Amino acid sequence: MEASVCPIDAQFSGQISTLLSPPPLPQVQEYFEALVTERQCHLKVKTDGKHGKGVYSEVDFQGDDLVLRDQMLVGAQHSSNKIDCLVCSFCFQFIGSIELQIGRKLYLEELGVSAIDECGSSDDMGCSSSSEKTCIPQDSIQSLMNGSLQLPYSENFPLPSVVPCPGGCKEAYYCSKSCAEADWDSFHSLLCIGHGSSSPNTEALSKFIKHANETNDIFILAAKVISFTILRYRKLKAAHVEQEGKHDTSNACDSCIFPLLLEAWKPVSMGFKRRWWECIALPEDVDSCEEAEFRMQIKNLAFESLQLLKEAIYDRECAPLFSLDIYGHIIGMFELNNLDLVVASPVEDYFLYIDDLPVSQKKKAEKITKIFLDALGEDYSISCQGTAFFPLQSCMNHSCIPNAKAFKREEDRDGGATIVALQSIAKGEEITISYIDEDLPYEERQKLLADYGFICRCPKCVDEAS
Ligand SMILES: C[S@@+](CC[C@H](N)C(=O)[O-])C[C@H]1O[C@@H](n2cnc3c(N)ncnc32)[C@H](O)[C@@H]1O
Repeated sequence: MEASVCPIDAQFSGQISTLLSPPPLPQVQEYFEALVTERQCHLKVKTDGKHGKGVYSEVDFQGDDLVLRDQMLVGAQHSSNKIDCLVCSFCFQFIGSIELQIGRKLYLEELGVSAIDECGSSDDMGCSSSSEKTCIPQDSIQSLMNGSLQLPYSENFPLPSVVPCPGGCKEAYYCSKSCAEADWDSFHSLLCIGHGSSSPNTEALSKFIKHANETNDIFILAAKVISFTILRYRKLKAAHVEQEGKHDTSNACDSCIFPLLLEAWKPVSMGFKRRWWECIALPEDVDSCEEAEFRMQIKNLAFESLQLLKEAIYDRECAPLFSLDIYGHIIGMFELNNLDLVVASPVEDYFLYIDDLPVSQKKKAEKITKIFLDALGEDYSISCQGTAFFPLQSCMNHSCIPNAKAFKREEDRDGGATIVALQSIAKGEEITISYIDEDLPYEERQKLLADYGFICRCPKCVDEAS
């Protein structure tokens, strides 16, 4: 198979290599100092550790102390998870109501079943006889979704009302107007397929999204990074033109364009490491003698996706962002940092609450709720799941005897990352987390860590290796 050749890589090779060069250390230091101040945490990012960047404590922490609440730079819910829960497309908290969450999931599942089961094994209520789950009449599902059926005690689990996308795409929903605006300004205005989109070609955008959903939804994250950079560039340019006293914001001098693009790209430049097709772990079913072919296929897939994205949101002044080299580095950033986005489902809390009620109340409530719980089956409480890039958490190095861990507390109901201390951590000590299940045997740990491109030599590994 031929390797893809991207004309933009050749045309803008100088600018691309500047964008991909590690930022100067003082700039890195300044960026992370500003971030630490914004997050109001007592941490310091050092750039000279034995594993590159690392996060260090600036105070003494006790076990269970909150070390960091990190906000994501960019994140997305997995496409397949969108059936299971309706969350804010910006902060990822659950929205609507317990009834809407349950009704929507049953409705979408039913649609899926009907689509697969077109050849007629449905009963009178439109339910597939092959489904093992309890079927619910369509009108009950509709009543849940339109709010005319209120489940007992659901008022104890209020969720924010659903705010639709201002661009009218019916794909993105929010918990508030401020989240809708923030998403629009930072990412979505260019990636919206609604009538209000700023994308010059929403048809191409739909094709890009379809391709990502069918191949790898990591491309959606990469598109968000590119959109974020273009929109940041446009804001920086407008501010620059205004500062220069010009009135037409479309007129920045040519020599200003690239420095402004470099500035817009800065938050991303702090995170990327290697190209996706070079760092992706070889799947178990691919033989090592087929490795080169596999990596080339991955590169070609990325090129295919990039061409669709380019057709949809290309901006001449930001042309280097549409190079395959840049695209590969952006995707590699998610591959190597591999930070999960998880938000627990309030539907789980709701059913647990019903289960814990005094017997008589429970019996009464279950007369209404049981049918829905049975229909949802084992998947009744699937959390919101996705991938995100957290700028500070992604500077934390791994240890198999970590002193901190990612842990969502009761109050952490959005997509932010929470790191808590597992033990006392003295001022000046490095904060480490485990990227894997640290209780696995040595060989298995090393195998999983190889996906992150390193061999762990923490005291536990050194001890177990000898
Ligand atoms: C999430 S980043 C952590 C921050 C990273 N040190 C940096 O400079 O950006 C993960 C990468 O850090 C390095 N790393 C993290 N923990 C390590 C360890 N215990 N030993 C060696 N390298 C490690 C590996 O290169 C890994 O792919």
